[in-house]
Amino acid sequence: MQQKAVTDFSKERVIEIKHLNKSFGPLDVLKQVDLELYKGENLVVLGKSGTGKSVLIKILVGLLKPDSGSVVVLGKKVDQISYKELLALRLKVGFSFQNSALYDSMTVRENLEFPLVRNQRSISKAEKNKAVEEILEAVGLSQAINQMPSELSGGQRKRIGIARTLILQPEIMLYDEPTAGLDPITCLDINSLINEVQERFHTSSIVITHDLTCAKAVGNRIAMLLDGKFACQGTFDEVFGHKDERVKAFYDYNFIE
Ligand SMILES: Nc1ncnc2c1ncn2[C@@H]1O[C@H](COP(=O)(O)OP(=O)(O)OP(=O)(O)O)[C@@H](O)[C@H]1O
Repeated sequence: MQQKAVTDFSKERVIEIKHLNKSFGPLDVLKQVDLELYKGENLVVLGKSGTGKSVLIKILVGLLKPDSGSVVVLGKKVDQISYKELLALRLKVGFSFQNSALYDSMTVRENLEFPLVRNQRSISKAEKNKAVEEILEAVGLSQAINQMPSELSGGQRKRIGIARTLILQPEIMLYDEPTAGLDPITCLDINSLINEVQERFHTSSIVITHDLTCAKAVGNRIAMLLDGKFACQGTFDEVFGHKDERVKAFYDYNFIE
């Protein structure tokens, strides 16, 4: 299986986290976390269950407040902006949920129209049709336009979920466990889609996963969260060539080629 090419991205930071701390009562989840996302890259965040990956994502989109530290997304300090500014920022940061979060009672077309109508009230029918058709073509599911989510496979639902996030043309994509619950062949398909989205839409992405095959295929850079900190960051080979025993153990436990 091929490792993602290492590309020299512009050093423009679309996300910059410095000395971030977050605790819940006595539980210190994130401890002095530093992390950057560069424009155009796919950054994979790895970590065992319960290490704080979701907490980190929630802080990035302003759903949780950091206890201390600085979190800057697209030039805005997320914990210091007004609610109106936060809503505007969230439109630029697409979040693709683990369970695809499709509305079961709506067709694929209606599912895709929903974020458009909610966020762009004056959008015309022709503009809606064009956006839906374009995004379905981008995820390779033009034929599914009138189907119900229940008629789609898990991989197809995942694609529509990603399309629903992409339709608002976000600058940053956050993928939460994009390959969870899928068979190995469909996982490869989703990995390819994540790479296609990066190339076609020039998005910068954070991919949260336990799946090392996915990490290797899509990550220009990998960051491994261990005991509340990023223990190591780098290419797949750099991270897994690391001497830290905890990193080796994660690899041995999770990697299936
Ligand atoms: N709102 C909250 N209140 C209290 N504790 C919380 C809250 N949110 C998360 N936690 C705790 O923070 C820790 C990290 O949770 P988080 O959901 O970020 O883990 P994760 O790395 O995303 O795990 P998984 O891979 O299983 O999704 C857990 O111990 C969790 O119980």
